[in-house]
Amino acid sequence: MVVLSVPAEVTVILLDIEGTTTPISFVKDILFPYIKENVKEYLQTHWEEEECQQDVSLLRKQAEEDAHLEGAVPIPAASGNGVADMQQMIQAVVDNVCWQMSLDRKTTALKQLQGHMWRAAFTAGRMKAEFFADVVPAVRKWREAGMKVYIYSSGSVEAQKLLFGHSTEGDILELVDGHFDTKIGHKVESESYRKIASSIGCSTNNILFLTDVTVEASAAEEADVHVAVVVRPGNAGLTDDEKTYYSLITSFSELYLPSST
Ligand SMILES: CSCCC(=O)C(=O)COP(=O)(O)O
Ligand SMILES: [Mg+2]
Repeated sequence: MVVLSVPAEVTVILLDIEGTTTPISFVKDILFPYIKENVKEYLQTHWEEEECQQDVSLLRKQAEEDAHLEGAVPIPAASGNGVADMQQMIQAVVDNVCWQMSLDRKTTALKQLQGHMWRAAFTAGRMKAEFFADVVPAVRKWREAGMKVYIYSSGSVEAQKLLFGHSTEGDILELVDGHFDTKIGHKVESESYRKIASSIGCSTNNILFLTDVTVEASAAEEADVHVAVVVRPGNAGLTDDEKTYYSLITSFSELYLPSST
């Protein structure tokens, strides 16, 4: 088995979700279709609620920023024209969400709404999050060895907690010391990793970030974070240069902690 030695200065392991802890197929074939199939009904049911209105406001603000993009879908403000007005706005939000999802956008606005929509499915037991078999045993071992384990995903913190709280492995939320999402910054920006280190209270070089996406690995590395690229079934392929440049693992069990036995 290939073994990757974790540098002695590392005290925090920061994990991506999609393509790292969890198969991309679970996100693409289960989580995302749930949103597309249910968004209209969800908006119609929850429209009057404060949380839903906040989600719509955030999406509208994002739509204004996206106005220059090809195919962007604007979300009109209420004009006070009753039910017809509401149905028109709901349709615009549905079209905007579907447009953003067709591009796999990682905007905070989209991720916030998605998290709220998944809540009902997870808490009712209609959905259970999938984790690769090596994830839970490895995380337990790291924590026993004194490592802190944090999550950094584009999925909202609320959605992350739903996944860890309702997984095929049971409720594994207690295995995580904390969560970060795009509210701290985007995963392709190195400043996000500096902010994460500062929020945890450590130096960037105390962190090892595991991700399947090399642009994220590159941004983290620029901030002096240690990185390893995770190669999982269904992940996007890597170029020969990427395969040579990055430390690669295919399972969390390939990480060797000098402090553990
Ligand atoms: C709570 S993760 C749900 C999946 C998701 O919405 C997503 O964007 C995953 O992105 P990641 O940064 O984990 O690759
Ligand atoms: Mg990922």
